Amino acid sequence: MPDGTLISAPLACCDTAPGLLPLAAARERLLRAAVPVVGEEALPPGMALGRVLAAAPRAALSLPPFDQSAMDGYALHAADLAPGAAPRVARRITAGEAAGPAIGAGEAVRVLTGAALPPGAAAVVMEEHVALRDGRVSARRLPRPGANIRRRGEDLAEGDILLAPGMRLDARHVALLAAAGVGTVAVRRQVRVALLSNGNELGTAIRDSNRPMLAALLARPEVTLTDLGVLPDDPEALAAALRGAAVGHDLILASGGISGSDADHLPGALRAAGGEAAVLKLALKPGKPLAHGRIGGALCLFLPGNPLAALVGMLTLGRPLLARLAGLATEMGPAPLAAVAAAGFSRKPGREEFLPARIIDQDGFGLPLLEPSGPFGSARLTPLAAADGLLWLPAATERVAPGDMLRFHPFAASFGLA
Ligand SMILES: Nc1nc2c(c(=O)[nH]1)N[C@H]1C(S)=C(S)[C@@H](COP(=O)(O)OP(=O)(O)OC[C@H]3O[C@@H](n4cnc5c(N)ncnc54)[C@H](O)[C@@H]3O)O[C@H]1N2
Ligand code: MOO
Repeated sequence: MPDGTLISAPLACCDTAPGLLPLAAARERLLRAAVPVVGEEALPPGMALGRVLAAAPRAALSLPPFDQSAMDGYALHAADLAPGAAPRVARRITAGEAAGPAIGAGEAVRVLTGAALPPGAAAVVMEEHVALRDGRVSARRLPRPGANIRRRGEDLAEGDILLAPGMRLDARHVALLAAAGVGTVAVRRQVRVALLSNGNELGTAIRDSNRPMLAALLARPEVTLTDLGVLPDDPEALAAALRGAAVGHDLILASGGISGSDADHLPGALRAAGGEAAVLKLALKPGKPLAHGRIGGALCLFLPGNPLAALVGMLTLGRPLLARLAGLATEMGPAPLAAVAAAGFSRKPGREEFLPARIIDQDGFGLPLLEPSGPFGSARLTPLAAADGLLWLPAATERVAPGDMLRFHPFAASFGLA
């Protein structure tokens, strides 16, 4: 039996069909029930790629760690930064060597990029700008004091906070941590997700496509996945599986078996297993039915069975929920792009919509020109595979005219797909 009673908040927007919950309200509701997982691991930066920082790492070294040359050239004393000076080349320092004694007036030191500068080095003149005669250097172009010197600590000082908790580590952060001499970083433990598909039909001529799709979306560094396989439309088997998954998981993710027919048992099984379940009807196309709840320490998100609806539910609700559980500072993905409708079409208003669309060209401003990538149908996968992203339409839209501005979520940028 569907349980709409938990939709208690009045619907804020007149654009939405009566009785349906706007997507933003559903997201808020899911996030309200979620807190970041507790527990951390200490990992070397190179092993922590994609993980979420649990604490702010501090620099173990200043950067640069000592005054160093930014160029291949000659370090000069302040007294030799004058026309006519021709200091004698006293020695040579390469990157990694000790700086040695101070430079005196009348002395130049041959330095390579990254070399430690001896005390008394007032500037480095690039090798292209000098003439070398009898072991003496004369600058054709005199450097200004401080030229071509990277000062100790100019980028950051030892003890500085490098990155904020809640950030996901990418290649840039790994470089910064490595340079700053950070041995290990504290990252949140992975979110433990159990994944299942529900439906007696799955595995016959109807293949389970949602589970591989969702598993692919969950193949991320901050997630560890348990695949529970396909479960039949059997309330007892479902309840037993949910009870088992309640231990050792933070999220149980499922698709199918929620919309309320006499063959849809998942929310009922969750209650029978001792959990709580709410069945929602969203003002979202595709993806009207959705169920959520909890059992033990695990939150539950049950997506609709139709493949496109499962994908849209995962991208718009599952991803923000996972971001919250993983401890990311923000649940929002990258901002969508502005795009332009290449063709017009009509639609039934009342539900906001995500429509697979492809970029067919660019307009005069370089904005993508979009068209739906095939006939719409929440069970159709071919328009989805041919799309570059999802075009979004507000609930109130009845007609899209050629040239209309649209909001577009490219798969790669907005959802990390592809
Ligand atoms: N009388 C009504 N019928 C339906 C409604 C409704 O409001 N009233 N809503 C429709 C919408 S919209 C959707 S979406 C589906 C959602 O239903 P369920 O989540 O209960 O999903 P099922 O009935 O189990 O399956 C629907 C459809 O999807 C196929 N499916 C299911 N799981 C998978 C999978 N893992 N891989 C591939 N395909 C899957 C399944 O075979 C069905 O064809 O309900 C509509 N009906
Ligand atoms: O809205 Mo149903 O979720 O597939 O089309």
